[in-house]
Amino acid sequence: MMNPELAIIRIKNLRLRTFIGIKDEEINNRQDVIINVTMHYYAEKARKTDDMEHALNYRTITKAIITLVEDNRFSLLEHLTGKILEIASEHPWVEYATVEVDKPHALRFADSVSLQLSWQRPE
Ligand SMILES: Nc1nc2c(c(=O)[nH]1)N=C([C@H](O)[C@@H](O)COP(=O)(O)OP(=O)(O)OP(=O)(O)O)CN2
Repeated sequence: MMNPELAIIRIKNLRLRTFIGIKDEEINNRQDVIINVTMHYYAEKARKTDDMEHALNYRTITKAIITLVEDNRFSLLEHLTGKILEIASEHPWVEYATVEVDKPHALRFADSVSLQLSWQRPE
């Protein structure tokens, strides 16, 4: 049974533009990416105190992701997703994190293509 104090934070469809890809067009022009992040942490103190001090601040994490994505260039989704996962799993309270990055305009005949990476804190 899942622990009732284990909170799940979901940052949903964070829409940013960055340089991602290996084609000349992708190297020379920003394109849309859609980012979904899920983080698990034990939120009992935050729930009981209603005090931001005891919460895993999703705004802080989101701002760090925005800075990473908008201020850098990436060739592969694997690298971009991995760097975002480093941010999502950095805080010591995070027990589990998963990140999925979509490139909605990457494939001519597909709605989107995405890559997902996950991390679990070692026991
Ligand atoms: N773990 C939690 N983290 C945060 C919570 C929360 O309830 N639990 N709440 C907040 C803020 O209330 C957030 O919901 C709104 O923050 P803000 O409007 O500053 O977010 P923006 O992305 O709109 O920030 P801008 O600077 O206005 O762009 C934060 N964390």
